[in-house]
Amino acid sequence: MSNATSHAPTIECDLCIIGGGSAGLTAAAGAAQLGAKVVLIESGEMGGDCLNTGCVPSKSLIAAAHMAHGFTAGLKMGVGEGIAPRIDFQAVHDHIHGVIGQIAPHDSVERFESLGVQVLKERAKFTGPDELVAGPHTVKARRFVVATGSRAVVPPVPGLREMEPLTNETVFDITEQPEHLLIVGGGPIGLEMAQAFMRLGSKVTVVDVAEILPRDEPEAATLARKLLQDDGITLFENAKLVDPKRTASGIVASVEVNGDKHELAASQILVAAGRAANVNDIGLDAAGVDFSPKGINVDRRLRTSNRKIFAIGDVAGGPQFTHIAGYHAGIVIRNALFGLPAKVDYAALPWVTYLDPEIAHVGLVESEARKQHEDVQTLVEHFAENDRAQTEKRVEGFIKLVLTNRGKVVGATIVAPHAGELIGLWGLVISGKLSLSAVAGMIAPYPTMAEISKRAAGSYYKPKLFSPLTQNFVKLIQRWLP
Ligand SMILES: Cc1cc2nc3c(=O)[nH]c(=O)nc-3n(C[C@H](O)[C@H](O)[C@H](O)COP(=O)(O)OP(=O)(O)OC[C@H]3O[C@@H](n4cnc5c(N)ncnc54)[C@H](O)[C@@H]3O)c2cc1C
Ligand SMILES: NC(=O)c1ccc[n+]([C@@H]2O[C@H](COP(=O)([O-])OP(=O)(O)OC[C@H]3O[C@@H](n4cnc5c(N)ncnc54)[C@H](O)[C@@H]3O)[C@@H](O)[C@H]2O)c1
Repeated sequence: MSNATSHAPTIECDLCIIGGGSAGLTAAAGAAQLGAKVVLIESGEMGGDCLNTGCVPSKSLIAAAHMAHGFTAGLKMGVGEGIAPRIDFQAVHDHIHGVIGQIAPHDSVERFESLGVQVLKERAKFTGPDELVAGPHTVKARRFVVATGSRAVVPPVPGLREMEPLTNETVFDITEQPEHLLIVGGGPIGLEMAQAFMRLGSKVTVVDVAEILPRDEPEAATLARKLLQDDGITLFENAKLVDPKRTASGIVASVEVNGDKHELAASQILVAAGRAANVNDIGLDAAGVDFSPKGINVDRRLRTSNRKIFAIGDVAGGPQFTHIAGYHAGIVIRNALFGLPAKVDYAALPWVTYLDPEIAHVGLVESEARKQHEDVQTLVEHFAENDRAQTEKRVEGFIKLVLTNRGKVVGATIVAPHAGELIGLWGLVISGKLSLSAVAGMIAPYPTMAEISKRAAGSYYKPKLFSPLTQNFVKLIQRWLP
């Protein structure tokens, strides 16, 4: 990367994208293949958080943890008595980085250049409303897209920052198993890491200032809490981390809960307490783009206060997921290349927390639905009634559907192994405005966990279908039928 001030010829293009993470890469690939002249500027690793320090390494770690857990999970079925997994943490590390290496070519400079994108490995900064500098280059574009992402926040706990805690940027680089990992934050990152490290043999303590998983249905959070604690994770909620220190023998800290003080001794500390948008030092003021620490202010077309500049992905201050980054890219392409007024619609937004069992959700949770609709109804079915769940000994989860008083589905939660794969059906029901009868009437293969969706949909019609009125009607028809 060069620090030289601008001397190279000015580059002119249709679309200039800052940031080569999930959002920027999807926008660049789409725009270039549609024939636009695209410049993509990335100062770090191509692929951004998702590939290098987010989804891919975390799910690879979780996959290793799942294998380790299989040794004890099998005992319930008479498999594995006396066998314990031996964890080679250096090999787990190598597995994680091997997966990143497998996927990396898809996000590489070479691939994007082959699609016709001009990639600048520089740090970009706006110098005006339609111009930026990137190393020695000046770039002028018809439209810009800011896709600079987010980074881990270190909360303002005195002494915490000075300890240089692990974050998502460093935790996947460790090659030795932490003996006792203290995790600050019980959101998706904190809990996914808590369960994975615990299953790989570390002792784990999680401290959260509030309750875990606040965006999910409370029933899902309650179940997750119980299962994590049953697994052996120590969970402090509505708790305050006080006076963390690094000593010769490791980390010491106190946790205050309900006026009680608990002393902790851990070997490593990981911060997973939320994200800050990357809005500083990119010249947003010079570009006339309004922003706050939460992110760049955008309208539903993802336009900023400078109509030639869009913001997408984590930096746009909304939901922070890789699939949203990709969705945003599609909206911006329609706006910036075709001049279409495409707008974001989060009515069928899914998210999954990759615990075991997974917590998958789409649309509104019940409490949100009650704010937006009158007479909300819910349908709940438990996997204890599902034959496949019984054979797998995985009966702990459930499905919960949230409906309007007219039976329109506005939200769904599934807690089960692979619930992330099961929730897609309900995303389609919400986005396609399908009726419950479409799901109730489908033929679901037996025995599958997916049958629970048909059962939940069918339960909506049960009271009417099996009512005395229908029974009398059937009796009447039977008299007349030949
Ligand atoms: C541990 C973890 C696990 C996660 N798991 C999941 C998951 O399972 N599923 C899911 O959907 N989401 C998950 N996420 C969230 C997901 O990773 C993000 O929502 C997604 O990566 C955001 O993509 P982005 O392109 O907006 O930002 P980023 O991926 O952060 O990309 C931004 C890029 O911009 C570059 N950049 C910044 N400033 C400049 C500049 N001035 N000039 C040039 N380049 C610049 C950065 O170097 C970076 O590469 C996870 C996140 C973490 C941290
Ligand atoms: N499976 C997935 O899709 C997935 C996985 C990981 C991350 N992500 C994305 O990354 C984003 C960030 O995840 P995250 O878990 O870091 O953030 P988060 O905001 O979801 O959760 C942070 C947690 O930290 C707690 N917290 C804040 N300050 C604290 C303090 N001082 N002490 C103790 N606890 C504190 C909060 O109460 C909250 O529960 C998520 O919102 C999500 O969009 C997605």
